[in-house]
Order: sequence, then structure tokens, then C-alpha cells
Amino acid sequence: MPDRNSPALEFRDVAKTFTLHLRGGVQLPVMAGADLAVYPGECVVLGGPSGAGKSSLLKMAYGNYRCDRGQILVRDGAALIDVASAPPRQVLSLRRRTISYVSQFLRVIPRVGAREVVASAGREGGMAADVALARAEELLARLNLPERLWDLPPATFSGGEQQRVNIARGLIAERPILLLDEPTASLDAQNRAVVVELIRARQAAGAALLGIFHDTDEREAVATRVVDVTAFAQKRAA
Ligand SMILES: Nc1ncnc2c1ncn2[C@@H]1O[C@H](COP(=O)(O)OP(=O)(O)OP(=O)(O)O)[C@@H](O)[C@H]1O
Repeated sequence: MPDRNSPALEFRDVAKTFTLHLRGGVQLPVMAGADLAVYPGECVVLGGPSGAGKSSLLKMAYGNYRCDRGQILVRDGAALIDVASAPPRQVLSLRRRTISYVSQFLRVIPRVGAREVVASAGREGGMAADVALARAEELLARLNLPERLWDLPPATFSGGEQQRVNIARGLIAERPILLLDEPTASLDAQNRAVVVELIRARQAAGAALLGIFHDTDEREAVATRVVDVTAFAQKRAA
């Protein structure tokens, strides 16, 4: 069981400004002085208006965006890794072992079927091939993806079908930190309820979750705490 008394993920004094090189170097400050700790067993939901920087925080934690200042500390077993300064090799290793990220959209791989898209994420996380395959099928069935689609590449799937493959891919390896960027945005009520159950199960198992949920009911169903990122932007203006 993870140590619940120390954060699994912690942002310390993080600042981010986008520079638009194709627009004459226009600067877009998004946040400064962002401090946030997420503990094992928590589901912290990011709140605040559109454009406040919620997705940017998740992308910085996953190492997709660099931050300009501060630290993003990830507990990786006994080690503490600063994603903000870690070399790419170390960030990739964190993605294999420690952090999962369910983005809003599935990045489809041409010619690879849905079941394999999910199972391969399990294998990358260290599962044996047969276990990964069985777990992939279990998740796809739970998420009501029709079996006739399992061997087809998700490129032609509906938005909601792609999103469910994406969720299965993000959840299969059961890593200690889970980042969720509106995972239920394109789902119907029945599938939203399944995703809420899966998220709560990860939380009960001691994972640290950080997510964005615009739907109030879902937010209430999963959040142990809501953090308004507008406060980070206000620090920026101060
Ligand atoms: N890659 C990028 N290049 C330039 N600006 C960006 C980039 N990504 C985000 N931004 C800007 O940063 C600000 C914060 O965006 P972000 O997507 O983090 O907000 P958000 O709170 O998640 O919004 P929403 O709720 O609408 O998804 C916005 O003003 C956005 O235009």
C-alpha cells in the first residue's frame, strides 16, 4: 500500500507562459506560483473557468509541456523525480511505471485494433501478454465497447467509442498516479457511470488522481477535493 502521508505528485511554485513564435513572440502567461499536492487515495478535481490552465497543469505533470519555473515532483517508488527538470528518458520511464494520462482524445495508431491498443499499454506497464489481453477484454466489455469492434483500428470509431478505448488504455496498467482530462466528455450516461466506478476503484486502491470534470454530478461523484486553478492565475497577475 502506498504511503498516504506524503504526496504522490506535487507542484511547487510552478509557472507557465506560452510564447507564440508564429505570432511575433506574443507571450501568454497562464500561471505562476502554482502549489498543489496530491496524496495517494485522493481524487483532486481542477476547477476554474475555460482557459484558466487546468489542462496545462496535467500536461506539465505528464511532461508534455515544460514549465518555466518550479518543480513537479513525482514519487517513483522510493525516489522523488522532478518532471520539470528530468531528462526525456526518465520521463518516459515514469510513464511506463508511475503515471497514466487519459487525454480527451485517443491518439490512434494506424492498423492496430482496439483490443491490442489497450493490451499493449498493459504490457508496457509490465503485465504478461496473456494477462494484458484478458484485462483488456475485461475493460472493453465493462465499458460496453461491442465485441465486433475489438479487432478493428479505432480510427473510424465514434468519439465516445474512441474515448472508451482511451480510458481502457489509461486504466489497464493501474499506475500509482492517474491524470484525467475530461475522460467522460463524449460518453453517454451509462458509460459515464462505468467510468466513475472505475475511477473510484483506482482511488480506493490508493492511486493519486488529478482530473478535470466539467459535469457537476460526476465531479461530485469522484472528487475528494476541488482546487480552483484561478488562484494560480491570480498569483501570476500579482
Ligand atoms: N500549446 C499551447 N500554445 C499556446 N497557448 C496555449 C497552449 N496550450 C494552452 N494554451 C493557452 O493557455 C491557456 C490555458 O489553457 P488550458 O487548456 O490549460 O485551459 P483549461 O483551463 O484546461 O481550459 P478548458 O476548460 O477550456 O479546457 C489558454 O489561454 C490557452 O489558449
